[in-house]
Amino acid sequence: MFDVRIKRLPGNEDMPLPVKMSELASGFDLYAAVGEPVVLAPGERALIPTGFALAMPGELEAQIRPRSGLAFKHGITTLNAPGTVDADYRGEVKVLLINHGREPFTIERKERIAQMVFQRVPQIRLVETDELDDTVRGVGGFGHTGTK
Ligand SMILES: O=c1ccn([C@H]2C[C@H](O)[C@@H](COP(=O)(O)OP(=O)(O)OP(=O)(O)O)O2)c(=O)[nH]1
Repeated sequence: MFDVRIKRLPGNEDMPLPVKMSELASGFDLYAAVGEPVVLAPGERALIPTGFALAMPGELEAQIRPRSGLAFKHGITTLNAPGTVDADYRGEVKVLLINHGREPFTIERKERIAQMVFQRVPQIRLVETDELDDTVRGVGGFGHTGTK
């Protein structure tokens, strides 16, 4: 179990915090902290504030993912899916939504617009070398397995 600190940003004291809709849900649903409703025309995108900032342990990241229901019913999804919130980011978490549907879609304050899934990120050091290990995969280039 990790503790992730969350801070409501000024003007968002009324906003619900991200919430797991069931005990074992992977993601915390995120609420739109828009001042006024935002209308997304078909094909349009908008950066939607959530009204909070995070401080998570260095081995974590948060991924901002679409909600399946919004995607299926309205064509609303996250353009940069999954969005990446780095462990050292202290700014407001935002959600980049795009309307792939055929109808305008209105985002109201406190509407659930996306979900946030925390993941462990292994610490990796890239080590440059002239030789890699022998392998039968990938020698044919991108997309090749080396087998038929
Ligand atoms: O859906 C998202 C994606 C990113 N971010 C914030 C947190 C993240 O740590 C920061 C930078 O995101 P990213 O690294 O994806 O963007 P970049 O365009 O590569 O920015 P940078 O120049 O900071 O690397 O923006 C969000 O709030 N929501």
